[in-house]
Amino acid sequence: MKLLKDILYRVSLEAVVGNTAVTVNEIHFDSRKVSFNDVFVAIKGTLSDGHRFIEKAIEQGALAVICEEMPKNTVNGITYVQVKDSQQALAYMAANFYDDPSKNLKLVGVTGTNGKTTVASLLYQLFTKAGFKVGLLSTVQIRVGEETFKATHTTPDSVTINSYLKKMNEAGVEYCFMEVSSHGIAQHRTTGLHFAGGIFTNLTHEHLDYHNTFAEYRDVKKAFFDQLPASAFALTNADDKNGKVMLQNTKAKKYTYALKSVADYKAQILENDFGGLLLKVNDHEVWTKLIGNFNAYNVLAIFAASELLGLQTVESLRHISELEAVSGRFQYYISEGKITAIVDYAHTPDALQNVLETINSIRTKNEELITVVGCGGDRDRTKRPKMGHIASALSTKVIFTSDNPRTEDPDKIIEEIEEGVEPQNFKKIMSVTNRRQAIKAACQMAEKKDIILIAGKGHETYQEINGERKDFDDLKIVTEFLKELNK
Ligand SMILES: CC(=O)N[C@H]1[C@@H](OP(=O)(O)OP(=O)(O)OC[C@H]2O[C@@H](n3ccc(=O)[nH]c3=O)[C@H](O)[C@@H]2O)O[C@H](CO)[C@@H](O)[C@@H]1O[C@H](C)C(=O)N[C@@H](C)C(=O)N[C@H](CCC(=O)O)C(=O)O
Ligand SMILES: Nc1ncnc2c1ncn2[C@@H]1O[C@H](COP(=O)(O)OP(=O)(O)OP(=O)(O)O)[C@@H](O)[C@H]1O
Ligand SMILES: N[C@H](CCC[C@H](N)C(=O)O)C(=O)O
Ligand SMILES: [Mg+2]
Repeated sequence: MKLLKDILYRVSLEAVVGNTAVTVNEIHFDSRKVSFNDVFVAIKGTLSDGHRFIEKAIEQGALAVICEEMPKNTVNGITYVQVKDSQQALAYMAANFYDDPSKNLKLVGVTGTNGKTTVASLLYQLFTKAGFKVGLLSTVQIRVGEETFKATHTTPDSVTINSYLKKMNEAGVEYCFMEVSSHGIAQHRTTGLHFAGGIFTNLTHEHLDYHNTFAEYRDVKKAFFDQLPASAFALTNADDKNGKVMLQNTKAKKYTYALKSVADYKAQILENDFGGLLLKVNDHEVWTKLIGNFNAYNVLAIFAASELLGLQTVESLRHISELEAVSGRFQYYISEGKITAIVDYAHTPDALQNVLETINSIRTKNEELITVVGCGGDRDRTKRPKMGHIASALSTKVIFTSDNPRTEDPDKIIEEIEEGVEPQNFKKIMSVTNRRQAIKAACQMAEKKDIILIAGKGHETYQEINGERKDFDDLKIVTEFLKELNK
């Protein structure tokens, strides 16, 4: 419980009606969750407008309302605070409500199109191995030390973030690594947090449904670095065309990492196969179980970040060689009959291309590469033909199927994917709408030493069709079929 006026610290107020010296219980931005003595923050969203639910929130017991537009009729005894931006206000209020928890630990944000979960999770593992109590906010899971919580978003809303950071404070967590998504930045979910560092992975095609243009998407990511304080570090991938742009206006101390360009942290790939990667990192050789060229970037980023956070080089390298792959990122199962099934969260054109190129660089010519892939519904449609093109050009056989269709017609999504397939690749493709059946078909086609890639859903343990989530686990399903078929 806190005084409303204390929670409003750092929020720029446009108008106030009523008393701000009232004690509030909790902060909510969803009227359905409001109860007695809470404060309701009305947000203009993408689907509806929270201002429509102000009366409802008051009926449920809200004693204060934060809004961008004052309602025509105000209720006596209720406090109304008008602000310019409700999402921004919510973020500051959440931080104040939980006693500014990001100040009490070293918070590092990871942003970019691909690699956020991998980098954040590996840093969590690395710092845990180094003996620290660590927190993690990621797509796959939330962690407070050893305790695990379910994640609903890549970057949760600001109230959720601050509530977990508070838990981390209480548990004595010293470092927290979090993914910072473009939706998160655009919706002020990370506003008001005190970052000790920011890491940029890469920028390619994704979420252009939400951000309209690539430039807008890039600028949203850049805003994260623009807001870092001078005390923080800003670490960027110098091989990415937008790597330097990201740090153009940051006040933070700038550092670069790269495989190809001149950089503060350099790596070279010495060996790359299904066993892992042998890297030369700033003149030290290090072996890692992680597979694929793109993971060389991830490993280099975590090495650089660990140095910038004060770990000793030798210690970091020792721990790096013990790190385990992140769930759903190039996870694989080799059957009795020597068929390799790989499950990977590649759900963007760039990620799919990287994974397929990695497999092709390791695969020998007479082994088939059978790819099972789809695209999510209610998400960026323009990536569909691109992924269709990439999958069919870089695999020997492709089964297009459903990802999470959400509210869309799965067959229409598949048609849009197929539009990207070039005529010379038509003979490689087929479509099986039901994902389970598609995986089964791939298992039936595969023979000894062939490789099956199941892309797009990685760690997800559900499939969402028409708003309903049913249990679904790519790795479990492919493993079961291969066993059942005695392959
Ligand atoms: C498109 C999008 O990002 N939407 C997020 C947004 O909701 P919204 O703006 O659409 O909300 P809305 O439904 O329009 O409602 C507006 C307001 O009215 C309120 N409301 C609504 C109904 C009601 O009865 N009463 C009420 O008060 C809502 O609580 C909300 O505050 O704000 C919500 C609270 O933070 C998020 O949960 C929600 O995420 C949705 C579920 C989602 O699917 N988001 C995905 C796209 C996302 O955020 N993904 C990124 C990862 C992207 C990546 O791959 O990098 C992530 O960080 O997870
Ligand atoms: N550094 C990288 N560069 C390019 N592709 C990568 C990189 N790291 C991982 N990938 C690919 O992208 C997929 C997603 O990786 P990861 O989950 O780490 O990314 P993410 O940024 O967290 O994604 P999301 O936005 O969905 O949370 C992986 O399964 C892999 O195929
Ligand atoms: N964070 C991404 C994940 C996409 C994963 C894919 N399986 C899908 O459902 O589209 C998103 O919400 O767009
Ligand atoms: Mg992620």
